[in-house]
Amino acid sequence: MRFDVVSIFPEYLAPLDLSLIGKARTDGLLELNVHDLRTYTKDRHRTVDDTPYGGGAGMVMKPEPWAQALTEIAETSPASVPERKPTLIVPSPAGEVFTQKLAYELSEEVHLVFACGRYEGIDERVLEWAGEQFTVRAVSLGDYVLNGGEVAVLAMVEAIGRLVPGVVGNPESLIEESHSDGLLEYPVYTKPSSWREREVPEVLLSGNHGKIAKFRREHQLRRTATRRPDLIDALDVSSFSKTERNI
Ligand SMILES: CN1CCCC[C@@H]1Cn1ccc2ccc(-c3n[nH]c(N)c3C#N)cc21
Repeated sequence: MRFDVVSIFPEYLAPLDLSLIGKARTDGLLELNVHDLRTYTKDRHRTVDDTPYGGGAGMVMKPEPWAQALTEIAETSPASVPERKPTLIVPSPAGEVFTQKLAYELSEEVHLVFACGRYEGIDERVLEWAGEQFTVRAVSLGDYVLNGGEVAVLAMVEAIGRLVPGVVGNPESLIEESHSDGLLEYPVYTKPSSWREREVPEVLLSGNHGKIAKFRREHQLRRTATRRPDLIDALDVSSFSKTERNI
């Protein structure tokens, strides 16, 4: 999969050179190109913003640099073929909320492009214009306000990239993690079995895989019911045992 990110702070994306995503890039499983939006300005001050029509505080990102940058990216996109378009993700507090389900959906794409806004946001006409060359989606990291899109892109690229086959060493680890089955993940423990007078649950030392699976499932349900009751309502409980339904 290919990612392209456009930002006025390209150095913000440096953490994607590290760890799992960095290794996947080295191994050729992922491609990541980061573009400085100011490269696409034409004036000597490399201006990317201006005052908002209708008044109000702050500045708005000018449309033309974005059009220049996105056109260049679309022209080299592996997804710019008949019947296909690359997907343009525009991080925004006014977007659809980013979820594990959306991460899986986007991990199937060939080419994802991210437009990192700053200031009060990007001139809305850019998102309308981009619809000719891209499938455009405004996506929010969550219900709080950041100063720009870069932090959201770091999270989204990691969440999506790790789902691409071969990126995570053991694909089984993707199955039991939080949100993969609609539940939060169970508590985990490691050596020593006794630590500051706190013991690892005995069942986990038993070697009885059936009992261990039951323990973990019950703790997933209990943790989800306690911390995220909103997720419980969305579950399909038809596959739950009687015991599980009463947790
Ligand atoms: C503060 N300032 C005036 C109010 C509107 C937002 C603006 C800042 N800002 C500019 C571009 C931009 C992109 C994403 C986000 C963002 N905030 N929260 C999220 N979950 C986000 C995502 N994903 C914030 C952004």
